[in-house]
Amino acid sequence: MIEQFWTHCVEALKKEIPAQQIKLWIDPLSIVEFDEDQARLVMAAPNRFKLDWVVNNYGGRFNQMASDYFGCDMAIEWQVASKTTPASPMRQTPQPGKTSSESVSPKLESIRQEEIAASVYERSRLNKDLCFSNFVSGRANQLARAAAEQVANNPGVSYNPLFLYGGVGLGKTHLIHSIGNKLLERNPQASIRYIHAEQYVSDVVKAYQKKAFEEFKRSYYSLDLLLIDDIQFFAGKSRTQEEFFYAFEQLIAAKKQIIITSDTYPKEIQGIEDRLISRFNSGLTVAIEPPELEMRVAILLKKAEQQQVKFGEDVAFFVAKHMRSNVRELEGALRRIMAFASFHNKTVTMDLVREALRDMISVHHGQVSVESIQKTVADYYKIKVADMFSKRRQANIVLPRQVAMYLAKELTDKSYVEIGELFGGRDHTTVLHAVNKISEMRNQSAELNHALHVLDQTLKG
Ligand SMILES: Nc1ncnc2c1ncn2[C@@H]1O[C@H](COP(=O)(O)OP(=O)(O)OP(=O)(O)O)[C@@H](O)[C@H]1O
Repeated sequence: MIEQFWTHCVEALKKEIPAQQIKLWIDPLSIVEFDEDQARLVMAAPNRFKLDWVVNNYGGRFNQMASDYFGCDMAIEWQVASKTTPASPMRQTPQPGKTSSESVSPKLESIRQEEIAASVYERSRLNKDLCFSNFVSGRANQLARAAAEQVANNPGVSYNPLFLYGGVGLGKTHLIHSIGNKLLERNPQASIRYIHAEQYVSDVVKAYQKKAFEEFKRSYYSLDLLLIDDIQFFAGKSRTQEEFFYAFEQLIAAKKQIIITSDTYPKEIQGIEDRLISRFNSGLTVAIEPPELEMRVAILLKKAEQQQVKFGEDVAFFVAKHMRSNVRELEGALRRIMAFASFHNKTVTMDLVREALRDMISVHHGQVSVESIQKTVADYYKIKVADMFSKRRQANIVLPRQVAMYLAKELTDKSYVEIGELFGGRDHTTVLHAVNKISEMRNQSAELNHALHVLDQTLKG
């Protein structure tokens, strides 16, 4: 009966919603419990996001379909649970005369398996929503992604450790969760842990206070994959670094995979022991750069599609042109546009976007940020953005860095001291020297003058 009811619902909804939405929202649903006597039905969606969406948009419709079908008012309860087959409920209320083990034991087994899988997930601290399938690739991250996929397929074999670095909000955390999720999908028994470096520091402190280092060590030494995010937070924490050093040695020797992220490349991280830095460098080190325009557009379109928002390419280009620094900023702009559209009950048009992002755009327009100067100049000279903060002194890096400092002084109202800070904590005299040097060179070199002109135009949009 419940199978027919489910088929009836899907058929009815197919007449009301496009096939793509059926696939996205309705197919993943399942009926986990059906109690005809109590007129009660328990339905499940695979995650909280889908559950909220379905309940908000189709909760009433399901109530109506159930009441019509069963000829009485049915109470539908919703919960988050992974899908079995929609047509066969995981739990059916036992009929009188049957023992519960007779009617449900294979189902119970499957529930138990799912509970085990859920607890493995919980222990791994992975976020299921951060996976390769929703990670947009482009020139800025394609090497990092390729390395990440390689490691997810052959952990402990190819690049160990894998060290990913790049500025804020560029997708490092997303990528390493994707590796963990992929590995867990291929091997549900794998012992995986994602940890932010700050949390690791605080776990070391706790282990120290409770004199529980043995347990702490055991919990790390037994991992198959350790994902440690934002390692720059280890700076100056010598006890943490010592513990991590032992864990690192142990895991690498046992061919277990380690993946590390940081805001800069190993040699540039301040306050970390040399023996750790050299180990960070012993596998593969890859940068994630800020996304270029086309990639920012692709990211916006993908995120809009995920949220079921109609978003034209012209609008996406407009937003991407104004939000240059990182993906988190793009997501913020998209959230704002969606909130604005839903609040005013309007569709997303160019005018609406201009209105929604008015403050953000005027800030970006009126005054270019130092971050976007660094990115634009690095792109122009084809060097890494990280070199804007590095101490490297090769001529092909020094000139672009000085150009960026010069433009920062020209196009923002930041002081020499502030600009020095934003270029990897340099002294204000270094900035002053760069500004003077570039203004002099500009008068003599037509090529440099042209470059500055192009950069100026690009930055002012
Ligand atoms: N290429 C991408 N495709 C889709 N989403 C992305 C991409 N890059 C980043 N994001 C999204 O942007 C947001 C910020 O990314 P993430 O947290 O991974 O950045 P991060 O580099 O770890 O930054 P931080 O150094 O601040 O921790 C996340 O919501 C992430 O899902």
